[in-house]
This record gives sequence, C-alpha cells and structure tokens, in this order.
Amino acid sequence: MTTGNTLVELDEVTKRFGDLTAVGGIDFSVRKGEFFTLVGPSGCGKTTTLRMICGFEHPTEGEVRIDGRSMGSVPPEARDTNLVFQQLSLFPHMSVGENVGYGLAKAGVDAGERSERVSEYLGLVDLDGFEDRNPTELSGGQQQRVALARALVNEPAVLLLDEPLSSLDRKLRKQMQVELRRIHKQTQGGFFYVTHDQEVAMTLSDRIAVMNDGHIEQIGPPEEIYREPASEFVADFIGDTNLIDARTAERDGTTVAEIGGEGGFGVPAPNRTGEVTVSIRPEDFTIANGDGALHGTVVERYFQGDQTNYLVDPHGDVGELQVVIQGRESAVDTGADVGLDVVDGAPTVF
Ligand SMILES: Nc1ncnc2c1ncn2[C@@H]1O[C@H](COP(=O)(O)OP(=O)(O)OP(=O)(O)O)[C@@H](O)[C@H]1O
Repeated sequence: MTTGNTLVELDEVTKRFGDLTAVGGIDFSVRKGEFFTLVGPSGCGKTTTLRMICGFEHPTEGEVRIDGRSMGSVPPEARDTNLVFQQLSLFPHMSVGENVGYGLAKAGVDAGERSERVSEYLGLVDLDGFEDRNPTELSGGQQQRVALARALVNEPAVLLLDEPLSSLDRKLRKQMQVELRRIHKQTQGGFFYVTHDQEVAMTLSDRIAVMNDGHIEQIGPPEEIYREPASEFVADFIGDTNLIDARTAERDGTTVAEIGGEGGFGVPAPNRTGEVTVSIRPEDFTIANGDGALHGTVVERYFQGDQTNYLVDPHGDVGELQVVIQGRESAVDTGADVGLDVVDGAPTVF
C-alpha cells in the first residue's frame, strides 16, 4: 500500500473509548505536499484521528504509518509532525522570536542558525521584524501566524492543524485561508487539517475526507465531493442542497426519478427502482416568470449582493426548494408564479 508519494497512512484504524467507538476502521493516506482536510460535524471523530497521527492517542486496532514507518508506540516527540491548535498556545512570557525558536532551542540548534531560521519563518508568515514583540501585543490573526511559524520552523514532514482559524472573525478567517494556502505552497510539506467548516475545507484543500460518526463517507478533491457526492450525508453536509423524495418510473424506455409526480420532470436514475432521494444544488436551478419543468410560487426572496436566494413552493408534493441565482439578474419577485428548470446532469440520485 505504501508508495513513495505517501506521507501518512491510516490502515483500518479504530479507536474506542470504553463502549464508544469514536473512530470505526478508517483508511486514508495523505500524500507528500498535499493539503488534506478531514471535515465533519462535531463529535464525528476528527480530533481523535488527528491525535492518533501525532501520537497523543493510540489506535485500539489498525495502524498509523508516517513515511512508511509504523508508529506503533513511537511517542509524539519522536514523530515527524507538529501541531497547531484552535486555542492560541503561545508562551506569553517569551518574545515572538523566542516562541518561534523554542523547538529549535530544545533541539540544540545554535543561536546564530536559530535566529536565521526564526526570521525566515516569520517572513514566511508575513511578520518580518516581529522577533522582539510580545505575543500579547499582537492581534488574534498575528498570534495564529506566530503559532504557524513556530510549528513550521523545524520543518516537520506533516503539519497537523486542528481548527486553527475558528477563533478568528469571518474577515480575518478569510484572509488567513489565503495565507495558509500560500504558506502551504511555499513549504511544500504535507498539511493535515481538521475542521467542521465545510467552506474552509473546500477553499483550502487538495483533497477532502468527509467524516460522519466515526467513518469516512468520501475522499476526493473538493469539486468532486461537491459535484458527485457519494451519499446523502455528503450532499447535505458539503454546501447547500435540496433533498427531494421521489419515485422512479419508466419514461421513453429510461428510468427516471419523477419530481413533482407525473406532470413534473424526470431526473435520469439508471439502475434504480422505487423510493429515491434526489439532491439538487440551489444554483443548479434556473428560475423564470412563466414556464418551466416545475411550477411554483416564490415564497421568499433574499437579495445578497452577488446573488439572490429564492424559496420556491412548487406545485405538487415536493416541499419548498431553495434556489440561488448568481449575478445581477433577479427579475422575479416574491409571490410570482414561476417556472423552474434544472441544469442537465446536475442532480444526484441516492
Ligand atoms: N478521551 C476521551 N474519552 C472518552 N470519549 C472521548 C475522548 N475523546 C473523544 N471522545 C469522544 O469521541 C467522539 C469523537 O470525538 P472527537 O473529539 O474526535 O470529535 P470531533 O469530530 O473532533 O468533534 P469537534 O468538532 O466537536 O471537536 C465524541 O463522542 C467524544 O465525546
């Protein structure tokens, strides 16, 4: 299973706490130079997984390998990993420079080289010249960047990040996402990122693993996860979607899921029969006054600048649908009778 390109491998890893199975037999690998994100709802087992990679927890069953080597009972400090937490964990009594250089000092790196490496990594996180500042004088975003520099300075094979942006406000979080991408590109190390925030996962990652209740539902690049969700859970958790109950029927020799009954429209559902669920993303609809595959009434309309969101109550037993139209066009008002069409090939049938 090991290839030269693989950095971290989890092989049938299970972690039980008493009767509770926090992680139930998961497999994945993180490649060299990859930004890999584990995303899932609170309590699904993300942090436990990360803690098994860095050695703070040990699998009940299965094996963690780093660079092809079984981690068995290798203690955290002997693993080629470093960790950045959600809570800012800088030493308040040390300067920024001392914080960043802490691991190097512990490893016995001499003062001259330490000082060079510290300024190099402060430069990487865009904090040139901050060596003598005190961490308490810095903003939350700057402190988080110091924590990043501190974790990166001894060049670990894998940087583990546990919700490092969640204590920042929305704007700063967006900025730090861009920064993290850039820092990852420059260091070319493996990043293993854990978050419940699917938007962050989509923005940052080369690949995402979606976790649910201790198991992995799907692994793939963000676009694939979004466009071709492997399960109803993934479709619902990653981005917004409409999950519509439907039944299959034969139309012109092909099997379709009928949305809105016989008069509604058919979504191709090859090899399926009976009750199904159809996932349609809000942006995969088009909306117009008048005709469409489905008819309905606009219940609500929310203008959001770059897009307009509609809540449409379709005729037939479909349930309200969320529709998003990007751009400036928003010619349909609340209360209007509208037609909805769906972009060909966009829906997924479960
Ligand atoms: N040391 C422990 N002892 C007992 N149960 C634990 C322990 N650590 C975690 N758990 C349980 O294991 C499950 C998974 O927890 P974990 O922290 O891995 O989830 P998570 O996905 O990281 O959640 P969050 O996003 O809220 O941090 C939870 O039900 C949690 O209560």
